[in-house]
Amino acid sequence: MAVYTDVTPEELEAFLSTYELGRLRAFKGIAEGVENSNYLLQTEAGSFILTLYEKRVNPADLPFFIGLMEHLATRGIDCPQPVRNREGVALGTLAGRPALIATFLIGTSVRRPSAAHCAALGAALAGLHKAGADFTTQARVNALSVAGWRPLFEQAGARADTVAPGLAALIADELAVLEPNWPKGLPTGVIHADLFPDNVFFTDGTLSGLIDFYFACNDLLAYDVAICLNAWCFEPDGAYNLTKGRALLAGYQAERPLDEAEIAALPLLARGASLRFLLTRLVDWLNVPSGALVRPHDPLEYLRKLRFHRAAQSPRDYGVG
Ligand SMILES: Nc1ncnc2c1ncn2[C@@H]1O[C@H](COP(=O)(O)OP(=O)(O)O)[C@@H](O)[C@H]1O
Ligand SMILES: N[C@@H](CCOP(=O)(O)O)C(=O)O
Repeated sequence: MAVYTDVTPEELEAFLSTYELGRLRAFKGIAEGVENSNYLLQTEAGSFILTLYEKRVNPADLPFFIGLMEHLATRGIDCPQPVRNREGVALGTLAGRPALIATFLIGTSVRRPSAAHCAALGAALAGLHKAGADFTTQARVNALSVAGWRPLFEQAGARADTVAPGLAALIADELAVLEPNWPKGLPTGVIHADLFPDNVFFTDGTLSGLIDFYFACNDLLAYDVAICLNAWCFEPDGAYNLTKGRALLAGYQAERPLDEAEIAALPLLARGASLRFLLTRLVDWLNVPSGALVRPHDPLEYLRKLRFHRAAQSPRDYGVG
């Protein structure tokens, strides 16, 4: 359960009294997620999600996330909408943390995505990229792109080999390859940057909503595709599922064709994406805050994916080109 910050009913009732949401009926910490503290609220006005922003979220970025979710909704993307209080302000402070109430999205995430789910995800990702194209009032640099990886390694490197022998050397080798070769000049725009299966809702088999925009930023669009290939197209035994990869990429390209340079860069982007999640998971694995209710994600899942990418020869190994 990701609850780092406890909220008392009294604190929550006082916070809610500044909104037009009626009285609090019930609330509980949410069992999924690792980044922020999330609570499901039931008020007289319905169900809502309360998020208290934790460690990785820079409060200065919150207006970007809020503005983006509002913008995407105007472009037809089904995503949580920030709820504003009586003074028209979305962002507040609760239990000492920046806090936001957002609308509750109906639907369930899939644990074992099928090729059809991957195709739908690919189309939704392209739709998100197109909808974000005219979100130009604010911008956010990706703090977890290639320039952010070495600082993560410096936090975790000394203890990396306690998680897997040889891991520190392997990460150092990867940085030595990826830092000087990271693609430049590819199409950029707003990316989600964490569109894992747990952040995508389906209703009756149809993709019905996207959540968790708190890594969203301006970066290479194809890097978002690479993140999704990692998150959606590997099997639990570590094998890349080419059928799912093809489906995801075809779904994406039906909405937004990748250009030649993006396709050529895909193997390197996928390799970088796997290193990014290996590193954040490693840091989290080694630094679980005492008293937090959270189950950290397994960094070694991304070590296995990284090994696949190191051996991949061409975009065809991913299902395109
Ligand atoms: N707007 C929402 N509607 C419905 N459920 C939500 C919503 N936001 C979050 N959740 C639930 O809370 C869980 C954790 O949210 P998430 O944003 O992924 O957390 P984190 O910020 O820790 O990554 C999700 O997996 C989902 O079950
Ligand atoms: N998706 C990331 C971490 C964030 O996960 P979330 O469940 O809180 O959305 C990972 O898997 O490492």
